[in-house]
Formats: sequence, structure tokens, C-alpha cells
Amino acid sequence: SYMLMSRLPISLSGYASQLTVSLLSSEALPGKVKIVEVGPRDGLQNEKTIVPLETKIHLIDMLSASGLPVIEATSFVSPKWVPQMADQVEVMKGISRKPGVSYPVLTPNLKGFQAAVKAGASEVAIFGAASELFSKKNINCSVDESLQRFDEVMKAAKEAGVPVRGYVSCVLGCPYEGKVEPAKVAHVAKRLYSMGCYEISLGDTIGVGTPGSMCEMLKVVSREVPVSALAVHCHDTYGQALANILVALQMGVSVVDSSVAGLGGCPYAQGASGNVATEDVVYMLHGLGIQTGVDLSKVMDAGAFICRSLNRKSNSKVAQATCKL
Ligand SMILES: CC(C)(COP(=O)([O-])OP(=O)([O-])OC[C@H]1O[C@@H](n2cnc3c(N)ncnc32)[C@H](O)[C@@H]1OP(=O)([O-])[O-])[C@@H](O)C(=O)NCCC(=O)NCCSC(=O)C[C@@](C)(O)CC(=O)[O-]
Repeated sequence: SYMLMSRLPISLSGYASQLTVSLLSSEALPGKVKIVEVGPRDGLQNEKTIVPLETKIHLIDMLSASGLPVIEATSFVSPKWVPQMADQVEVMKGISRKPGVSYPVLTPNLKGFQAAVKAGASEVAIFGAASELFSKKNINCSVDESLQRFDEVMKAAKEAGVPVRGYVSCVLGCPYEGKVEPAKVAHVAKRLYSMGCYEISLGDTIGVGTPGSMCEMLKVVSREVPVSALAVHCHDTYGQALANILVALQMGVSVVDSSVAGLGGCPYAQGASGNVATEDVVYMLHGLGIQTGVDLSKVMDAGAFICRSLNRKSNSKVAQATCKL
């Protein structure tokens, strides 16, 4: 198939320099995209008031019913650091696991990994950063120290036959360091991939990226990690998430993280708003003729449920437009 190249000059300021992005035609888009739902973890971890256990379980069960293939359920992190996730064992015990759906959990260290496996987790995620200061604030160690801890988790996971996903945070900017060089992102992503992570999720933690900086970063990272093993994890702070995802798809990425109702934000990234809403990602993908296996109306039901429970308006534009709240 031929590729229709169009030149679109995009002027950027702040986190990215001025550059020209070549957009590929829709023929270059993947036919199928895997959506990784992170709402129950990334979404809820930032809620100030503790969300009742039953609400979390019901949310995950509703998301399971929508056809989502992966639902990040909780984290095995310190309850002193993230009190909202302190009920991780009960969440894992309470959810109804739908066959074919994976329910990964975050594990920052060996202690978290062991607790996760004990609670029945069959997949985990380790989470590093491309920024030193963010690593320190988020997991209380340097990037190098974190990689050593992840190595221990990786070894234990290999022995236990547990697949591990790897996150890199701050790939398009850091709340403490500002601009982050794509080479740093590539370095950490490569290390996680070489350790044995089957997929590397690239997090725009504070949502400052634009299609230009996303393109620039992905070009550099995909030299080190095959694009088939890359996922994008976009927060929508500056309203750029869908545009950034589209660029990533055009560059061959076929795994997208999102959060029902656009819930969330990282507790160690002040000002970071929620992830891109799952409803909006599904709407865009289906509109592009891309398969997801997800039933949009069922995701919207889950979004309406959690927004009602949190007494909050949905951040999903699709949900707002169709007034399903
Ligand atoms: C990593 C640690 C634990 C280091 O925290 P630390 O204080 O340096 O750890 P430590 O090893 O010195 O232990 C201190 C205490 O924590 C306990 N502890 C130690 N490990 C665990 C564990 N796994 N589970 C439960 N408890 C644990 C340990 O037992 C001890 O308890 P004490 O003796 O004081 O009673 C801490 O910094 C932490 O929990 N951080 C979590 C941060 C977090 O969850 N952030 C949000 C997720 S990342 C994110 O949102 C970004 C992402 C993934 O979405 C992508 C993106 O958007 O960019």
C-alpha cells in the first residue's frame, strides 16, 4: 500500500521546539488497538476521599463486562504513600475475573510483587521514570536504583511465570524538571524492555505533550524498543491527548492506555489532570474503523456509575455530549 504524505507544520512552544510532522494517511493506522483501562488504579489513586471497596469492585466488574481486554485493578504500593490503594488485597479478592481479561497491578518492589502474587495477581507492572526528580518524589529512589529494584521484581516474576509490563513516566515533560530529553526516555524504556517487560507504556504524566513532541519522542524510543511493544499513556491536562494518540497510532503504536470518565492523575505530579477518557478513545478509534472489541455504551455505563458514586461530572466529552450521566 502506498503512503500519502502530507506536510503539516506545527508550531510548538514550551516543551517542544518548532518542528514539522509528517502525517501518514489512514492506511498506515493499525486495524486493531488494545485498550488498557487504568481508571480503577490511575484514576482512583488520586481521589482524596477513600472510595468504598464495593464501589471499586463494582466499577471493575462493569468495565470487565464492556469487553476491555486489560483492566489495571490496583497497586501494591505503600499505604502511607497512596492510602487510596490500601485495600488492594480485598479488591483482588472481590472482583469477578472474566476469562480472557487481564487484571494487572502496580508493584514498585519485591515486597509489592510478593504481596500481589499472594493476593492472586497474575500480571504486574513496574513503573519507572525518565526524570530523576520525579523518580525520587514518586518511588523515593533514583532512576538507577529503581532499575535495580525492578530487576529483582523481574527475576521473581520470571520464576513465577508472571508477565510484567513496564511504565516510563514523564516522557514528554516532568513537573519538577521541565523538558525531558527523548534519549532519556529511550534509555529507561530500553532497560525495561531488555529486562523482559513485554510492553512499555510511555506516560505523558502531566499531559504537556503535543503531536510534535510525541512524534519526536517516539522516533527516538522506537529505535531502541520495537514499536509493537510500545503503548502510550496520555493525560489530558492540556487537551492534547487524543491528538497525541492519533500521532502514535500513525507511527505504529497499537496499545493505548485510558481511564473511564477521564478519572485520575498522579498524586506525585501536582496539577496533572486525568487520563484521556476511555469513552473518547473508543469513539475515535471506532470512527477510524479500528477494532477494539469494546462496547462503548457499556463503558459509558461504567463511567456514569463511577461519576455518580464520586458525585462528579465526567471528563469524557463523549459522555458529556450524550448526556448519559
Ligand atoms: C516505592 C515505595 C514503597 C518506596 O517507599 P520507601 O519509604 O522508600 O520504602 P522502604 O522500602 O524504605 O519502606 C518504607 C515502608 O514502606 C513499606 N513498603 C515498602 N514497599 C511496600 C509495598 N510495595 N507495599 C506496601 N508497603 C511497602 C515498608 O514495609 C516500610 O514500612 P514501615 O516499616 O515504615 O511500616 C513508595 O515510594 C511507594 O509506595 N510509592 C508509590 C507511589 C505510587 O504509587 N505512585 C503512583 C503510581 S505511578 C503513576 O501514577 C504514573 C503512571 C504509572 O500512571 C504512569 C504515568 O502517568 O506517568
